[in-house]
Amino acid sequence: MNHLYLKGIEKGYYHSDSDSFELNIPQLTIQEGELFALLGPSGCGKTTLLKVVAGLLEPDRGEVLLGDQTISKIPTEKRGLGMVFQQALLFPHMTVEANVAFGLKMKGISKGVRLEKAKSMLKAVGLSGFGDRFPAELSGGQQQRVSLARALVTCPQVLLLDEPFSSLDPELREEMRDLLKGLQQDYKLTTLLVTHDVNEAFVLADKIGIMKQGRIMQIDQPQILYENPNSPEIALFLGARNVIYGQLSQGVFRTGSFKLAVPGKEEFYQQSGWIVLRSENLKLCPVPASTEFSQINRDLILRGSVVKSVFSQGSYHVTVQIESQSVNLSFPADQSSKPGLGEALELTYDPQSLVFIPEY
Ligand SMILES: Nc1ncnc2c1ncn2[C@@H]1O[C@H](COP(=O)(O)OP(=O)(O)OP(=O)(O)O)[C@@H](O)[C@H]1O
Repeated sequence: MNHLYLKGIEKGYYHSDSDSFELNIPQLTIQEGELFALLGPSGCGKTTLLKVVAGLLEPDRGEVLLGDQTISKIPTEKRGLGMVFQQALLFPHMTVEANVAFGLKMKGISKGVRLEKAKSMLKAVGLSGFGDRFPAELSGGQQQRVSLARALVTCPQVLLLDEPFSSLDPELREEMRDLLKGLQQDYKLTTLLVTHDVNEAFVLADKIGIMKQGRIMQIDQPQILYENPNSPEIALFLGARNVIYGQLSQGVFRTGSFKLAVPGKEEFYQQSGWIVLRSENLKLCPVPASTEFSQINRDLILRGSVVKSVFSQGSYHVTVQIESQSVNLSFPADQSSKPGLGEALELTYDPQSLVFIPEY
């Protein structure tokens, strides 16, 4: 069993200007073969936690276990880890092949075997024929492939990735994500990825932990997390654009003069909280819904006027003022002409897609 288990990890940085930071992870399990993404904004403590796992930083308290064995006192190079960082950090004076084979050399593996393994790993990352080059003769994306090959060639028990593709351009980033996901699944590698990129976490991870100010706020599979954020901050961080505070009572959500039917949530009585109305779940009613689209439940129609209308990447992004509340939605530009400022719109939504986060 090679699951990674963190128990009672605490690490503090205390500054005289009172801008201190405390990492506090009571427990965290990353299952064998799972890709776990720690996702959070800059400064929330992702790298600090990764360094603790790597043995690059000693925690004030707590233990890191691999399977049933504590590895807290084992030095980094003996922990059986593969690591890939934002920068490739290759040895500039060594060839690509020698860079990849370096970890095997440290393990005392014979030259013939290590060169053979390095060649085959370079092939796995799509760099056959590049072994004799030096790092400076490679593009940034190719250098990151080499660092991935170098991390994998020693058959690590755990792979640690710190924003590995953030310095690459978007197209290359996608290519590298596919490569990583394929290799991680082929080798069934227990993997901890830290990233601030929501899309990256959702594309790659089996499970995501959302971090804020040194703590993990929610852990779930990507879709469950997206559909059930447990706080308004998480809903906003994951891209929801309408997170509205108000009161839910007997199936109706109210804030100011804005009213929203929330069928199926009649159990709440005068409960304060946040409704998450995702912009992609709001739709335009094609013609006055009240007349021609009587099949649409009239309770699910919202009427308002356009206060902002922008075209970007094939879609219109529109803000509609509905009573006291402004609401954002996006829809493909080929569905309608661009809504003009002041134009009256009728919108509808799928009540199943609404999320209510009670305030306790
Ligand atoms: N060696 C250090 N000494 C003092 N404070 C530190 C040290 N390293 C990190 N910090 C502080 O700890 C907090 C967490 O830093 P960390 O690098 O873990 O965050 P992060 O989530 O990885 O951020 P980013 O995404 O920007 O890399 C920050 O407030 C940072 O300023």
